[in-house]
Amino acid sequence: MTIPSFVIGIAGGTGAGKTTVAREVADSVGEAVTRVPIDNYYHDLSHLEMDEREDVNYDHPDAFEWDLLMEHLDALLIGQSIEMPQYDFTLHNRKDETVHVEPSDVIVVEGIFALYDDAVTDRCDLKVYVETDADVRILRRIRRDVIERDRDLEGVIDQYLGTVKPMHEQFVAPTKKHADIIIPEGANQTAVNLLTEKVEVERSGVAQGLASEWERKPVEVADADGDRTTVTPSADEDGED
Ligand SMILES: Nc1ncnc2c1ncn2[C@@H]1O[C@H](COP(=O)(O)OP(=O)(O)O)[C@@H](O)[C@H]1O
Ligand SMILES: O=c1ccn([C@@H]2O[C@H](COP(=O)(O)O)[C@@H](O)[C@H]2O)c(=O)[nH]1
Repeated sequence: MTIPSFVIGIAGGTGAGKTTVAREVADSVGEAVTRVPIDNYYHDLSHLEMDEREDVNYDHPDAFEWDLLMEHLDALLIGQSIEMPQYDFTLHNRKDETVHVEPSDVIVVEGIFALYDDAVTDRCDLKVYVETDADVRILRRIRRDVIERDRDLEGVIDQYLGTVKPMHEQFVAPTKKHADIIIPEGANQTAVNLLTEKVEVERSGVAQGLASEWERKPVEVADADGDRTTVTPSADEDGED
């Protein structure tokens, strides 16, 4: 890969279709795309019992380990691989295993809070908000949570009314104003095709070391002692794809 990478942030409410859009673009473009689902950066809650974990507000920004997400994003941006945590939605907890992720030309950061934190949006070259009506999103979520995440209908409804909806209105929906483009309905094929074309163009620019449409942003990195320094990515640092 060549640095800097082209970074896309994909935000939107639960069930909007963020993961589907990110996955379809990544599948079309291939290995050049690395997906960074922010869900993988929910705090490790191993110290809590299952019934305590069921009561956590997973739709508040404090539910995430932002420092680790930024550390990993910055590592990818300077061409280093990471050990990405994995999340188990049925257990409301991080899995024991991690996945080794190599840096790549295009990085897609995806999640309800992808456009929430300035540190993340500052690193995004393209900011996308997937907007789908709330009634469609809750219907999609009921189907997904009951079938794939081992939840019962009453629990999904209680969680939606108790935390998901109010947090969406307070924290997620306002991030739409940070978006460069808004995609309606989720995996809408025209939008996915356009996004894929954009990624292909930027990807070939990155591969040729032509960071023409976006600036080379300085990235803060920590050394072995934890001291932080600022590095500005250069296309010359890594001569090979
Ligand atoms: N445009 C669309 N039309 C119909 N169903 C869609 C569309 N986009 C996504 N979905 C479906 O909606 C559900 C939620 O999508 P997902 O990508 O998991 O949402 P999110 O990541 O935003 O929570 C999935 O079952 C997915 O297949
Ligand atoms: O342990 C958990 C962690 C998260 N959630 C819910 O997940 C969604 C975010 O994921 P999407 O793929 O964007 O839907 C969020 O609304 C949390 O409520 C959970 O239920 N349990």
